Amino acid sequence: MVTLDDLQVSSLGPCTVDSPLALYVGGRTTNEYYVGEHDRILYDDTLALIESRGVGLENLPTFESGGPRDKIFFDPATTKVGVVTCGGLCPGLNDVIRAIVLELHTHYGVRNVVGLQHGYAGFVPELGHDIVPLTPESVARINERGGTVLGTSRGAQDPAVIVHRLVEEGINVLMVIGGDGSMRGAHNIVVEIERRGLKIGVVGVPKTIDNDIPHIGQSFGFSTAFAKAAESIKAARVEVEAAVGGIGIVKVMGRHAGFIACYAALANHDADFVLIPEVDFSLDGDNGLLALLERRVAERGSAVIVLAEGAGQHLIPASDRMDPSGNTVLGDIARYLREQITKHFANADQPLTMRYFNPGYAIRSVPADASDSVYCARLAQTAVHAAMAGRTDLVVGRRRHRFVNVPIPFVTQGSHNVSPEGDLWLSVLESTAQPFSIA
Ligand SMILES: Nc1ncnc2c1ncn2[C@@H]1O[C@H](COP(=O)(O)OP(=O)(O)O)[C@@H](O)[C@H]1O
Ligand SMILES: O=P(O)(O)OC[C@H]1O[C@](O)(COP(=O)(O)O)[C@@H](O)[C@@H]1O
Ligand SMILES: [Mg+2]
Repeated sequence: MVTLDDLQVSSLGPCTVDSPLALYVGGRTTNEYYVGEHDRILYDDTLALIESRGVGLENLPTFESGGPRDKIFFDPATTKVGVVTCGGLCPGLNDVIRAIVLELHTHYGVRNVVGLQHGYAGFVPELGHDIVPLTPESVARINERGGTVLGTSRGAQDPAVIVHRLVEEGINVLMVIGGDGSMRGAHNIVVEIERRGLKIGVVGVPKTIDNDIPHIGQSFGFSTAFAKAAESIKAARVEVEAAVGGIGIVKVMGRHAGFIACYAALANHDADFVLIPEVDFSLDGDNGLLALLERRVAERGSAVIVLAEGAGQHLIPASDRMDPSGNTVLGDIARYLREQITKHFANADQPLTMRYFNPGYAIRSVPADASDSVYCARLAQTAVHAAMAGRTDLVVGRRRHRFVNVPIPFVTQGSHNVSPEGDLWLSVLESTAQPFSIA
């Protein structure tokens, strides 16, 4: 069970430098739209949850509020900040890079900001990636492009090598823009920094289209990605409606979390079945997927399945392959489903027109939409505030509209998934009218 201790953010030391941001918010206290720096944000948000803790107010689990402090730890004139993007692409990476640079430069007066290229590999001299200066001029308009101007990579690098490079380059703060794996890597860097008794801060910004990072509310880029995926669902619906016995399968990314599938399906309110890694399903039997599909096509003329790539892995041979970061390479559930559906409809002597859509990388290589761009900029600002205040080993997030600083070890001890008992999955069941259990 989460405790207040789990949510305490580490700090490099006392803040003694006047913050330039004090001009804007100095001494400001909490109001409906702002959380003062000495206030904390509740982990729980219902009476029943709070009551069930059985502890007094001061011991309730609470988050540190994100945002500027009156005093900061680092002297902007002598501070050097490094920025790195790691893991899979995600809409908004360039927005975050740009917003970090602008916030540091314009508001804190930090002139020395550099980018490491191609993820953690950028720290390894033998791999030959240059460290590049990041200035307001060099990041101008990068937010209009998808991808990351810094490049990215998967694959482990030695934290000792990374910290050696940080010291060699005189970097005081490392901003890690990445997902769950990157945050695990960031924590290892913190451990090495502490082992060496250094005062280098490490601050994360939560990136991933999968939205599988727990406790941070939502990762940036997720909303753009599912909106893009929703376009394929719309196209699938058009295709299958024009066909005889039309069945469309739209496979979307989402290794272990079905958020993209759920939200993209809800965005259309038009899918017949949503299959996600968190909810097992069967193909056979009267209430299995094949019989349900046959009935749905008979009733409606066509059907669209939104399939998360990690769904139904129990139906196909387990994969023992890993990507360079240690993520499991999944089996091809879409191909298996296509084969099984084709066989079933042939055996039942029913007409079938199969349409398969795989938007794949197209949903994560696009620029952020306006809403995600706003979110990216605000997360980046929050991350810079935390970094300048000497906070470390944390990732920023936005829970129930409040920006928070969340300890990385708290985030990496679990994962964020669609709960079969939650209201999101209930909405999906309501929208698709698929049965509670396909078995
Ligand atoms: N358990 C881990 N410990 C240390 N580093 C990790 C761990 N998992 C991933 N990383 C590193 O973090 C980087 C990004 O991880 P990856 O899983 O590819 O993407 P993401 O951060 O988006 O989940 C890679 O360089 C990877 O080696
Ligand atoms: O980029 P790769 O190595 O092809 O991996 C694809 C995977 O990356 C993801 O986009 C998630 O990546 P991250 O964990 O790096 O955010 C998954 O949705 C997808 O399964
Ligand atoms: Mg990941």
